[in-house]
Amino acid sequence: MRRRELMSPVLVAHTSTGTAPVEVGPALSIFDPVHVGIDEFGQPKRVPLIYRNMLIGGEPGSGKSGLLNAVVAHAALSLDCRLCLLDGKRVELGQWRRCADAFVGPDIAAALALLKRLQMMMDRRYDYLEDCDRRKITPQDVFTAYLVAIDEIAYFSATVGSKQQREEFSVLLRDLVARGRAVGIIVVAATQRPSSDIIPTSLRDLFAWRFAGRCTNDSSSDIVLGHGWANKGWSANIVSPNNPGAGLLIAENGGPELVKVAYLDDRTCAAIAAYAAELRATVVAGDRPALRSVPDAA
Ligand SMILES: Nc1ncnc2c1ncn2[C@@H]1O[C@H](COP(=O)(O)OP(=O)(O)OP(=O)(O)O)[C@@H](O)[C@H]1O
Repeated sequence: MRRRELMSPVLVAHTSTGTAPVEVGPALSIFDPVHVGIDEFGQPKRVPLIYRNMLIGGEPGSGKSGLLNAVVAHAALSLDCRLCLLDGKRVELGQWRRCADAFVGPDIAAALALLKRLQMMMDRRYDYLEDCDRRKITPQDVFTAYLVAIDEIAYFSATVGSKQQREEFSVLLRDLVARGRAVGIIVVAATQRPSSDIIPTSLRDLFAWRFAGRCTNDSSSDIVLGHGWANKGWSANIVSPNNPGAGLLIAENGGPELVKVAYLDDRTCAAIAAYAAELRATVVAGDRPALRSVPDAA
C-alpha cells in the first residue's frame, strides 16, 4: 500500500498480492495531526499523536469519551494504524469493534494478555530498529502504528480482578507508555480521576499530552494536568457543568489551552466506523501478507 498524501482525496491501494491498484476512497494517516475540536478563538485544534500519549480526565459526563471517540475515529480512518481498544463498559468504544485488531471488554485476563502481546511486539520492533541503526519508525516504514485506547483505566487498574492482576495491568501499561512511542504505539487513556490510588503516579506522569474536562475542584484538575497549574490560574474547575467537551488541553505548546472537543454522536460514529471497516477490509486485509515479513507480525 502506498501511504496517502496529506488531505489527498482518494487513497489508492497497491496490495502486496500484486493485483491492480484499487481506489478505496478518502482516508487519513496517523502521521497527520488529529482534529480534536476548536480553541477559544474558534480555530481548529489539531494535535499530532504519533510518538505521543494522551491522558484524558474529568468528572463523570465531562466529555472524556467524546474526545476518545474523536481520536479513535481518526485512527480508524488511518490505514497506517491498527486499533487495540479496552473498554470495561463495552459501549463507549464498542462501535469501533469491527475496525479493531483487538477489543477487550470487562475482562482483566484478556486485558493483560493483550498488553503482554503488545509488549512483546514492542520489544521485537526495538530489536529491528537496533539492527537497522535507527531510533524510531517513520511514515515510510513497513511497521503500522498502533493506537491503544482505554476507556476508564480505573476499571482495570483499581476495580476488577485480583490485586496482583491490577498491579500487573499498571506495570504493563506503564511500560507501553514509557517505551512504545518510538515504535509507533500510541496510548490514549481516559479516567475520571487519575489519583495515585487509581493509577500509579509513575504511570500518570509519563503522559505528555493531557486533557482535563470539567473537574470538581482545583486539586482534581491538577491531578490530571500536572501539579501547579491551578495555582497559575489554569483549573478545569472553571468549566461549566453544562458545557461537556470543554476543557483544558496540554499539547505541543506545553501549557494548557481552552478547547471544545468535536463531538461525534452515536449515528456519526457508527457511519464513520462502518466506512472505516470497509476501507480496512479492502486495503489492510490485502496488505497483511507483506506485514508477515516484519518482526512483529507473528
Ligand atoms: N464535545 C461535546 N460537545 C457537546 N456535547 C458533548 C460533548 N462531549 C460530550 N457531550 C455530551 O455529554 C454527554 C457525556 O459525555 P461523555 O460520555 O463523553 O462523558 P464522560 O466524561 O466520558 O462520562 P463518564 O465518565 O460517565 O464515562 C454525552 O452523552 C453528550 O451528550
